[in-house]
Formats: sequence, C-alpha cells, structure tokens
Amino acid sequence: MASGAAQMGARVVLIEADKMGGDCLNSGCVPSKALIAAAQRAHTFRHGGLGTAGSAPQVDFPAVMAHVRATIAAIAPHDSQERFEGLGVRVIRARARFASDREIEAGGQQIRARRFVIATGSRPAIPPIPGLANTPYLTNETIFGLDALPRHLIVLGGGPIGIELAQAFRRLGAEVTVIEAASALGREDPDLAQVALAGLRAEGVEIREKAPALEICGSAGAVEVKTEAGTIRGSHLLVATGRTPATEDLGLDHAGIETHDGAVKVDAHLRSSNRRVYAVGDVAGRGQFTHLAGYHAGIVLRALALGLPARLRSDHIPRVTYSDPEIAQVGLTEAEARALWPDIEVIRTPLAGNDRARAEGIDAGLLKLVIRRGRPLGAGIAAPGAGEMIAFWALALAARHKLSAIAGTVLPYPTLSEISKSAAGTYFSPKLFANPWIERMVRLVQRLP
Ligand SMILES: Cc1cc2nc3c(=O)[nH]c(=O)nc-3n(C[C@H](O)[C@H](O)[C@H](O)COP(=O)(O)OP(=O)(O)OC[C@H]3O[C@@H](n4cnc5c(N)ncnc54)[C@H](O)[C@@H]3O)c2cc1C
Ligand SMILES: NC(=O)c1ccc[n+]([C@@H]2O[C@H](COP(=O)([O-])OP(=O)(O)OC[C@H]3O[C@@H](n4cnc5c(N)ncnc54)[C@H](O)[C@@H]3O)[C@@H](O)[C@H]2O)c1
Repeated sequence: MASGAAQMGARVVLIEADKMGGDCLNSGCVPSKALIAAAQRAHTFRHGGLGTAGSAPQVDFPAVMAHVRATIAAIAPHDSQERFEGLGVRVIRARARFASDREIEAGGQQIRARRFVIATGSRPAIPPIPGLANTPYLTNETIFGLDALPRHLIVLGGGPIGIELAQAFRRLGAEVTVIEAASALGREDPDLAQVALAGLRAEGVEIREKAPALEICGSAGAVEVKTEAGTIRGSHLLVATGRTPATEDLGLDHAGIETHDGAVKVDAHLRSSNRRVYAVGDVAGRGQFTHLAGYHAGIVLRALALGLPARLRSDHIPRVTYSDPEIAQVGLTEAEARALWPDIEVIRTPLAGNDRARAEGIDAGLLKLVIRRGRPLGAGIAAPGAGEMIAFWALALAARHKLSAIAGTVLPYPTLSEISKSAAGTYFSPKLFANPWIERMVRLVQRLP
C-alpha cells in the first residue's frame, strides 16, 4: 500500500511498531512455508516409493531453523525500511495511536494527514482456558524461534495454522497431537478436509476432534491438556486457536472509528466510520490472508491516489491450506452454495483418474466444482500442489467466465491441472453424449456428400 502510493506520487508516512514485513514475513506465511518445505524433504526421504527405498532422514533441527531464518532474510529486503525510504516514504519505527480524528501520534511525533490507512494486522487469540495463562506455551510468534525439536508437540486448534504446523513437526520427527474443539479444518468443504486429515493421520499425527480443552497445566518440557476424553501429556504446547484483530491501544475512540467483533468496521470500500480512515488486511475483519490484504491495498490505493473508488468483492478470493495434500478453495463451497440456491450442480472429480497422478503414485485427491446455470460458483481442490492448480479457477471466478471457457481451454498433458478441464468436460458430457438432438444432427451431417 505504502510503496504503491509513494510510487504513484503521493506523500506517505509508514509507521511500524515492530519488525518491517509484519506477521507474514516474520512469524506467518514465510517461516511456516520454509518449515513445511524442509519437512516435505524429510517425508519424501523417509517414504521413498515408486521403486525407491525410504530411509530414516537425518533431521538437523537447528539447520532446518537456519533455513527458515535464511528464507526470511532473503525476502526481507523487499519490505525493508531502506527500500521504502528509497521510494520516498517517510518511515517511523514506533507504535502509532490516534490522537484525534485526523492526527496520529507515534514516537513523540504528531502526524496530521488527509487520509489514514490502518493495517495493523492481528495477533494470536488466547482462549480463557483454566491454567493456560500459567503454563508455558508457544504461538506463531515464538514457535519459529525454537532451537530444538519438541519431543511431543500438543497443538491446540485444528485450523490452518495448527494443521500446517502439526504435519511439519511430525515430519521432522516430533510426536504431535492436535486438540480441536469442533472439526479440524472446519471452514473447508468436509470432503476436501478429509483428504488432508487422512493424510496427516496416516503419517502419525493424532487429531482429536470435538475435544475442547477443559484445563491446562504443566511447566517447561511437561504440559498437560485435559479434555472430556482424557488427558494428553506432551513436551510443548502450541496455541493456534484463531486470531484477534490488532485494534487495542490504537486510540480508535479518539478518532470516532467504530469496531465490530474487534475489527475496524468498514464499508464496501474499506472505509471506516471516520471518512478519513480506511482499514485493510486482517484488522478489517474480512478474512486473514496476505493476498487478501494486498487486494484490499489495491482497492484503497485506487480510491486514495486516483479518486476511483471500487467496491470490495469476496467471491474470487482464493485460500490455501498448505498441508500435504494441500486444500485450495475459491468461491463457494457446496454447503455455502446450497444455502443460497436450490438449483446448483456439483461435480466431483477424483484425482486418481488423472494420468499424471497415476505416474506420480498419487492416489488421494479430489476436485469439487459447484456450478449454477453454466457458471462456476466455486472450486475446491485437495491435491499436492492444489495451491498452484487453484489459480486457474481464481481467474475463472474473477473474470466471471462460463464453464464453456474452461472446457475450451487446452492444458498441457500430462498435468494434475487437467482435472479442472476434465471436471468441466464432465458437466458438458451428458449434454453432448446420448443426446437425441445431437445424434440426429450427426446422422444428418454424415449423409452429406
Ligand atoms: C503461522 C501463520 C501462517 C500463515 N500463512 C499464510 C499463508 O500461507 N498465506 C496467506 O495468505 N496468509 C497466511 N497467514 C496470514 C497472514 O500472515 C496475514 O493475513 C497477513 O500477514 C495480514 O497482513 P496485514 O498487513 O493485515 O498484517 P500484518 O502482516 O500482521 O502487519 C501488521 C503490522 O502492523 C504493525 N502494527 C500493529 N499495531 C501497530 C501500531 N499501533 N503502530 C504501528 N504498527 C503497528 C505490526 O507490528 C505488523 O508489522 C498466516 C498467518 C500465520 C500466523
Ligand atoms: N495457508 C494460509 O493461508 C494460512 C495459514 C495459517 C493461517 N492463516 C490465516 O490465519 C487465520 C488463523 O488461523 P488459526 O488456525 O489460528 O485459526 P482458525 O480460527 O482458522 O482455527 C482455529 C481452530 O481452533 C479451534 N479452537 C478454538 N478454541 C479452541 C479450544 N479452546 N480448544 C480446542 N480448539 C479450539 C477452532 O475450533 C478452530 O478450528 C486463518 O483463519 C487464516 O485466515 C492462513
């Protein structure tokens, strides 16, 4: 947002209280994906397959963490103070707070501006479970600082953070138990979630669902979580039970900025109840993804720099959980679509029928397509690399393409992505084959000289 505005010629002040790059770079997407990549190597090595023998990987945990830190360091220059200053942004490294409806205070400086954008993100939500506050626990802010592999990691919460890290730590050699109050990956289509969860369970991750934690106790190296179904004992506890928008101590009341469920309340243009102030990313309460924050920034930039307000859309925003297999979704799931329309069609294409999947020895995987009146409303994929494969459907939904455009696209053979074209083909097959009108036409054409 700040770099875009500066490059378009606006005068910009960027205020950052902590590390440049925010959660995604320092304690979110980047370290988690680097850890997952190392864990994937260990897993491939351990299992071999397709005629190659597996063997116990020699996991050097400090070296894995060095890879995580090196990945952050390699990406950091893009978000650095130096880069922003080079673009002409004035950077202040301090905590910001609204002093009035058009003034911010940060590090003893008063900044008066025509427009403000709140992009303060979110922080881990810590549930009020008896004993938790007195027990040592990890969050995404501390887990990437570990220097030794936990013997037994208990993960509280089976959302994307819990599931991604549970599988990674298991693959690196830890015993892992996930304790989930409701259903693991509960926001995803259950058919797709099951593919990923079955994969985790087969690798030895214990996932206890419908098991809210009742009480927690312990000390460093020995923690206990009590549930109705029994007590789980482990060496470390990761709390991954959701996130809270970072609005505390922002002085929002000084600026007449309203909140809703802890997030800055915004309209369809991401404008808050104070017309000078916008909110983007996690703090806007419309979803918590880096690419969504980037999309928000584009909407606000258009309005602020060019005076071209745009309405927020949400029907084309993809999301991916980087388990193995990955789960990717864009648009509506089957349940979401059924709640809106009675006349939807659902196409399920198992990955097992795909030639590349056969060659790779992939037997689990599924694409689910939700269609209404010839247009895709949503696509969900559970497969290795599903996050790459969903790009195709993200474009289809963003551009509001018809399914015929997908069926008419030529994709390279043999690729896993071909299941998307094959699913679109399944939709048209009954209309083309065993259709008396088409059969009559073909007979007619064949009589032509
Ligand atoms: C473990 C984990 C893995 C994730 N993986 C993915 C993923 O793979 N893909 C994906 O799309 N998303 C992922 N996310 C979510 C993603 O990290 C967030 O959606 C994204 O970082 C939100 O960006 P943001 O700009 O809203 O906030 P942030 O990146 O959190 O940035 C907010 C910044 O504001 C600063 N700040 C806060 N308050 C103040 C203040 N008062 N004054 C000055 N500065 C302040 C903070 O220090 C921070 O640097 C993951 C999150 C976690 C925790
Ligand atoms: N790959 C990605 O894009 C990615 C990865 C990680 C995080 N994120 C973002 O960060 C957000 C937060 O992730 P998250 O996994 O922390 O949150 P989440 O809200 O998605 O999942 C938290 C889980 O914890 C469970 N839970 C809550 N209280 C509990 C309790 N007391 N005992 C047991 N279980 C409990 C909930 O039922 C839920 O399933 C995600 O929704 C996502 O938007 C994205």
